[in-house]
Amino acid sequence: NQQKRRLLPLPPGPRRWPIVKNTFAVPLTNAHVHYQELGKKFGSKILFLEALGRPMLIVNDLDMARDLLEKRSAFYSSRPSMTMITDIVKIREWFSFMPYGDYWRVHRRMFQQHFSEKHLPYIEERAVGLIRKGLLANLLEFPDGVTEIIRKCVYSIRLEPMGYPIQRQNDPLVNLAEETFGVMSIIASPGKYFVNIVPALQHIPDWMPGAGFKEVAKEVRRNVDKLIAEPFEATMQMMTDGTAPPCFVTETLERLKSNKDYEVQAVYAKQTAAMIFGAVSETTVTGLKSFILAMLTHPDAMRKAQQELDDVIGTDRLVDSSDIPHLPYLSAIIKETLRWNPITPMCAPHQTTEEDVYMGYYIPKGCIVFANTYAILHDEEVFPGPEEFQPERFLKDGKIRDDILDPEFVATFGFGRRICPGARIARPLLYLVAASLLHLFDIVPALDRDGNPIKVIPQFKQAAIISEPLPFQCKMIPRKGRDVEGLLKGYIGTDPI
Ligand code: HEM
Repeated sequence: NQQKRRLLPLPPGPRRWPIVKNTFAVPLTNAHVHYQELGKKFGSKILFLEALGRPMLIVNDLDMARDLLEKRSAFYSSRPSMTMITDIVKIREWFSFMPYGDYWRVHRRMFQQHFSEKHLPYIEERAVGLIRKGLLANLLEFPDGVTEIIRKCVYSIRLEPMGYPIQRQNDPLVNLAEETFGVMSIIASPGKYFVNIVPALQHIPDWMPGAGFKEVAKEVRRNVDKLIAEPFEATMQMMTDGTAPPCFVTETLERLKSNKDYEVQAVYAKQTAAMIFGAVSETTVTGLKSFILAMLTHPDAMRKAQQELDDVIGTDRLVDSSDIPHLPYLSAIIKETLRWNPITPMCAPHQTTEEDVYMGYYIPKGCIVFANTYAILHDEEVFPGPEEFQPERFLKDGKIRDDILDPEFVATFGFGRRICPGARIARPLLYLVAASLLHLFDIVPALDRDGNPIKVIPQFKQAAIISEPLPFQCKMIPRKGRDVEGLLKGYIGTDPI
């Protein structure tokens, strides 16, 4: 049977070149667009490539991605090693990079227990507080710095599971987290370091030209160790002193305390806590940056959302999480933002742990599988004019359509057993930040030296992992007809958030 399988053809894809073995079939940037076009060229939504001996499957279609990554998730749920991250910086503590198996499972379960439906209202309530103090109040003071302030606020929200008190501005740990995870998302991209494409380079001596990546790796490792240890130890100390607020760490350790293997579980809890605030903050920040860019360049959509917010909330109180279900136009904007610029356009790589046969094609064991989220959410047949930002495509008679693919729940957060376990918190966070911003502020163009508005054309970094808007300038102006300072009065100050 096995022999018969191996005689089957591989899925369509570029011809293999005997010497370079398709090294150059793997583009360093904009891979999602490249593979969408390659799919059209081969007339196939599933493509097979081999780059330096690593088999790779690209899936440009939603149903196929579900068939493989969901229905066959028992053997499509591992992760490949990513040389710089897993072998050189040696990040083995975070389950997002772990191969499929029990070690991954125990970490993921711990994470999911905290982000369960039961805890969600508490997490949202804390997020509302952090948004008011860390985002809205800071914007009053620094109207030009919205993207930076958002980044700091999101990082603060991520540190929250530690129960760690966060300074409103310049918190040293938030700064360190921001710097370290920013660098990590760069070093994980194939394009930045050649060693990600030619893993054998990791063995070159430190003194050799081109070995600079090793220094970067050492620095990242030092910072990661600090980020894992410091907030956790601070929380443990607060627990001893009886001053720790309820948080992931206290709640998990409390639940585990009668376990026989408590010591081991406590190490897992420490690693999982660092995972929560760490690895994925850039995704949420990027989603919010895309939202701001979309509002800046589509003022009509912004005004409609503001009108809806005024109708539902009025002008004399702040946005609350209970308002969110009553904002269909804002919901359409969030969905369109996630579709317009998919945050992780190639999802995250899965890896097969068994060989398989799909649609008559042979899929080898150890094959790296990329679901092309961009191709799925930019499919012209489902979303005509896919490059246009059109929230209305999700609406019918003022309500959200239920007959169209919903990027909030499909593809954006991945597939199967590896699907983003943070989506439950990421979604309300996007809504709460977006609604809070538009309710109080107009997002308008910044002015140049001569006082003319700076025109912004939406463009995105040609990244391989996260698709981030290119830097742009804008200004947040308190909206007319409401006392923004008065509404935020109780949240302005210098105490930790
Ligand atoms: C808009 C924001 C976010 C987006 C677009 C996003 C997207 C993704 C995607 C595409 C994956 C890979 C899924 C797969 O392999 O099929 C992933 C994994 C993951 N995400 Fe998110 N994510 C976001 C926010 C978050 C947040 C806020 C958290 C934590 C609180 C989080 C935690 C994780 C973890 C731990 C994994 C690894 C799961 C595993 O390997 O088992 N994410 N995310």
